[in-house]
Amino acid sequence: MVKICCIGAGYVGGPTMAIIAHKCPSIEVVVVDISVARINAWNSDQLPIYEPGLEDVVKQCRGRNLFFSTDVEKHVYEADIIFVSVNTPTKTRGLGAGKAADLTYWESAARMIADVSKSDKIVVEKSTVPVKTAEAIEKILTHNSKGINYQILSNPEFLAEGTAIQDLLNPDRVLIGGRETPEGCKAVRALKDVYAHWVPEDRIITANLWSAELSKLAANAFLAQRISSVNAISALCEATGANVSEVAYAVGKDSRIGPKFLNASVGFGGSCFQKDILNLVYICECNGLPEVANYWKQVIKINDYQKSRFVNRVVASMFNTVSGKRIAVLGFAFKKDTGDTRETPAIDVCKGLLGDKATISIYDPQVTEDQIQRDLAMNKFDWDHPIHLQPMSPTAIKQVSVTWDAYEATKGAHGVCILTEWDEFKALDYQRIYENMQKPAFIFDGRNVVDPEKLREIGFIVYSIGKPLDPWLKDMPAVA
Ligand SMILES: NC(=O)C1=CN([C@@H]2O[C@H](COP(=O)(O)OP(=O)(O)OC[C@H]3O[C@@H](n4cnc5c(N)ncnc54)[C@H](O)[C@@H]3O)[C@@H](O)[C@H]2O)C=CC1
Ligand SMILES: O=C(O)[C@H]1O[C@H](OP(=O)(O)OP(=O)(O)OC[C@H]2O[C@@H](n3ccc(=O)[nH]c3=O)[C@H](O)[C@@H]2O)[C@H](O)[C@@H](O)[C@@H]1O
Repeated sequence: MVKICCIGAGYVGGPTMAIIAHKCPSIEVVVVDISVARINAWNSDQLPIYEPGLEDVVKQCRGRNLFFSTDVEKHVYEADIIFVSVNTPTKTRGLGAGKAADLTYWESAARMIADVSKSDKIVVEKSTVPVKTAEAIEKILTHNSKGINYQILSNPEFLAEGTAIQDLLNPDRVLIGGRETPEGCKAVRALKDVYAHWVPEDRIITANLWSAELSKLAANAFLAQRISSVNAISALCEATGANVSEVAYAVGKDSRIGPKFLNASVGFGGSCFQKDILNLVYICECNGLPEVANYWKQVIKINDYQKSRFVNRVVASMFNTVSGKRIAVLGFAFKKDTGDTRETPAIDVCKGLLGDKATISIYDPQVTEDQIQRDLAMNKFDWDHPIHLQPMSPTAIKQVSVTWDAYEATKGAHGVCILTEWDEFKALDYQRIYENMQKPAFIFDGRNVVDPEKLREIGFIVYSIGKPLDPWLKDMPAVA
């Protein structure tokens, strides 16, 4: 029986290994982690991450050929194939701080593999890493290899949160990079055989190690660039009376451009787009390519601009101050169908409003009060370290309250900000919300989920990203 061990039981390691176990009954899969709480949760009825469809798959396989354990060394020792899916956060100190990837967790995993292994291993980079990481890992593993043969493969993950199970079951492609040696090719074939249990052969593509590593960073940069492009156009739409949804539809009808990923928003969030672009920028700078670095930096600058533009709209519309005003925030996760808040635009928007002394009441169907308080108190980039190593803030921000009900959150509010596109926000009783709010009642839709005309009929003053402006807002220009 082939044995797989995955180091890192997070958003990638957990779902990816669950699907491998589900599709490959002949393979034993063990997911290990240094976080005891995380492993306990994987072994309980309350999984540590919310992902549609995940619970069913885990329940089918757990205890059969899928296991979760904190005994990292034992399972690494026994495995034939080791996936490494640990955090690769942005460095906050020292050389490359604010841009370069922090490979501390990767390096410690590699050193542990080297220490405990007694048989040949295929080590798979599942985390997103800088180009050439495989070379560094190879050096760590082979420095004192005691005759053990290690093959390093790059097998980046392209799943998106909220749709992870579908993405894993039916991927656009699986990418495997390896050394172009006989041993390298053999290792690539072994990993191909795993995916071939359910992925059509023509969707499993192979490449050299550096192409595979770079393709992941490039794919995320291209995706984020589309959002910054449409968000940049959204600002121009507001200035000219064009409607960004109509523009995106017309642009996306060109088959060379395509319709996906053109939704204007308050800004992209999530654990990877910003981190991976910063990483790409750093690699370009290190390779003497400042023009290329500046090109990609602009994707992040537009994203920051979009978030501050939104805050400025809120404040400017409400007579240039939100001091002492109550603002309801609907949605805190970085996108719908996930409880993940890493790098969510809601953090920047809330911090901006708090900076102007607002009182905020928040509702998100999947995010707890504890998580929101941690997020608002945390320093930039700290969110991307293992949970038990993140600094805890001793005090909660008292101007922020969190409820489990959208009507409760909006009661008595002067304005409502929609920051995540949860489907349930489309079906809320806005008449009821209006009646319980202060007047004039404002809605700022950062995800274009509500119909502005219908809400205006109720009496709301409505701002929707990239849509023709409410007459009220036209007279109150917001400077970004
Ligand atoms: N979240 C996503 O949708 C995607 C993430 N990625 C990449 O995958 C990697 C992991 O991301 P996530 O799963 O989101 O992170 P995560 O934070 O959810 O999971 C990482 C896990 O690794 C554990 N860990 C860290 N060091 C360890 C060690 N030395 N030994 C054992 N366990 C260790 C942590 O405790 C944590 O549970 C990152 O490089 C990320 O860029 C790639 C594609 C999608
Ligand atoms: O490397 C990663 O971590 C992953 O990053 C993204 O996945 P994810 O961040 O989970 O979610 P996305 O659906 O890409 O959304 C990212 C952000 O962009 C925003 N977005 C997305 C699409 C769009 O049209 N407009 C828009 O503002 C979302 O609301 C969200 O805040 C990529 O889509 C995955 O392919 C990749 O594997």
